Amino acid sequence: SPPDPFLLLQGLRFEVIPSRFKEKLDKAAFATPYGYAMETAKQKALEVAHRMHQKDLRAPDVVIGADTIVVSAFRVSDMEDTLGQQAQRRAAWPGAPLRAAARGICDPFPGLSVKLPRVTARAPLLSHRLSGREHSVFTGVAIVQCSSQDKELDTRVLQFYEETMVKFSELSEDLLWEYIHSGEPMDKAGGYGIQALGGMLVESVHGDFLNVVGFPLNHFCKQLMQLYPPPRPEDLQRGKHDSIPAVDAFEDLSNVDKGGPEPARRNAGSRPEKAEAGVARQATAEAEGNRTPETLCPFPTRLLKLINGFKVSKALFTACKLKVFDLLKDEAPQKAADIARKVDASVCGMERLLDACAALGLLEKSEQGYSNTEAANLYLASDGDYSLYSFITYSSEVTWNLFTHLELAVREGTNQHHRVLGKTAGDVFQDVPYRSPETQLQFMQAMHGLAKLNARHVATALDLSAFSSACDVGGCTGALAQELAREYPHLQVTVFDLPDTIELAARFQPTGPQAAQIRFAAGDFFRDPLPAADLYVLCQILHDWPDDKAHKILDRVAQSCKPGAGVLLVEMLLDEEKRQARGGLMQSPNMLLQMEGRERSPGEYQRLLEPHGFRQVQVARLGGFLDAMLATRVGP
Ligand SMILES: C[S@@+](CC[C@H](N)C(=O)[O-])C[C@H]1O[C@@H](n2cnc3c(N)ncnc32)[C@H](O)[C@@H]1O
Repeated sequence: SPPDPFLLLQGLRFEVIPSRFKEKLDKAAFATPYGYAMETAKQKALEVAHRMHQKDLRAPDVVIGADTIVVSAFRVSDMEDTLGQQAQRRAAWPGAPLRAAARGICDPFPGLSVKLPRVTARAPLLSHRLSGREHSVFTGVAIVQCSSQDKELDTRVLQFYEETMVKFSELSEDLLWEYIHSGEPMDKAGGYGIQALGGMLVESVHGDFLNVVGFPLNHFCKQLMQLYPPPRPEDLQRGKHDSIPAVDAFEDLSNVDKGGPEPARRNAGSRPEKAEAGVARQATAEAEGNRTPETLCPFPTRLLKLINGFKVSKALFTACKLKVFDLLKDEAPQKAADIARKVDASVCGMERLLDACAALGLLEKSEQGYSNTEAANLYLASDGDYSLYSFITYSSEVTWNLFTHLELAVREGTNQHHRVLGKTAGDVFQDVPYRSPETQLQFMQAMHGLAKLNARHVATALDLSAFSSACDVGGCTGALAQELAREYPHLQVTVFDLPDTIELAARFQPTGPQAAQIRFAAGDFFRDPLPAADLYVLCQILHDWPDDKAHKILDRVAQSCKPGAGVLLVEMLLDEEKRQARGGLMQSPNMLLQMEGRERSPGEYQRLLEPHGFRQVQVARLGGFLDAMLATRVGP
């Protein structure tokens, strides 16, 4: 089982140093509130790191910065307002898109984050806005790892954020005034303190409670464990650490040290994975004939879900292929018989498929029939800006087939493209079957859908405003280039890819004002010089290749770079120990089956980058499909 975060915490000694960084970043410059919070957290931490380094002439080990921001939120399904009102919201958080993908546009509570007089002045507005509604609490965290070379401070930054949704009860004006007069809202992000009196205003919390208090401890521990594998319990110093504040909630944990009950037992029922570890132990006991009435094993819900996972994927793929979600998009509910007739399917078969989709939360089922959920309208119908339809088709037709050969891939240690697409020449991207316009277009459409979902997060995760030109190496349809151009209007972006990809990319050309900032260039990144730029973007490129070929690509990039130039890696980052069940670990067998490469951790990418002179690495965990790492070319 994964290491207990609290064991890690027991080995952690820290000092609290208030940052002198002035929190005056322009909110309008950030597309998302968490982008703002992560940047503020990073600047706070860097200020402390540099000050400590100057003062002590030695780098601190790690500096942690955090910044919490509260924004109101509404779900897309709540959006009954006009475009005009959306535009007003956009003005409140200028970087926000007019219609965001999963949750609506953010609307910061102006004035709520700092001083009481402003809160007081806005009390009626506050009650109107909070009462009975949900808002989001975002904490951006930056972990700055420091080292010193030739008296120069070198830093590597890892950023992430946590979001918690909080819903307030219907609040009366009287209650609200009483709360304000208690003085508690003063200096609190959001104007309330959930851990004290403010807790009485809160009806529900969805997500990490400690994030609302001000620090997402659980997420932090997970990130920290990726950087530093936790000490073994037997190596830990027993006894109290002065630097760890005495917090009642932690007292229980001392049981671990004092030989109390094992974590799995202690948490039985609350942590399913540990309960199932219990299942395994009990199964062994059964096999040994030790079974007693008390050892009846809990139902292995999670295991059964895993066993049936492929049925879930295939039900979704089939409903997409039959265009069920297209048929129901923005329509009134329809009966199974009508849907079956329209897509030329049997009624009894369609009924089962629709019920399965409703059970999976993809459709709503009512007396009137079946209708799309908001997510189905957005992502599963084949049109629409954020449609995943092509990715689903590719997954169903290519990836699905490849996964039927997983056993062979594991035995042979090679990809299985030849078994699905026919003879291959070693480089998947140069192979004739892949290069057939149909397969290639299908692949590009799948990449385009995914890239569009990720691109905005990538473009805003790290500050790229210092760069004036970028080259998206293996940039495919230019989806990320479009978002970079939109986010940085002075940036000129070249999309560089193989000639026939560039030819097909014409079908995805941007039409908006960004079009003038983007150009396409054909070439081979193993052979040809790369277009000149001061930022090189490698989005899902290095993961396609083994280390020797990744070095060849980075060598090409380095040859084109002057000192100060940047390389932005966008990949699904694994944790250093390869233990966390993020999508990345599922992507690992996928890469084995499909490509020559593999997913890597930030440390592994850093080791690839360093020999090419790329240092000062910043890591941004984006919480979605992909993460980002920015490194700077140093030296000649
Ligand atoms: C996994 S896709 C990533 C596409 C895009 N960066 C994204 O994230 O959506 C890999 C891309 O690298 C391109 N590629 C592969 N080999 C290449 C080569 N030798 N030279 C240039 N581009 C290449 C492919 O055509 C494809 O567009």
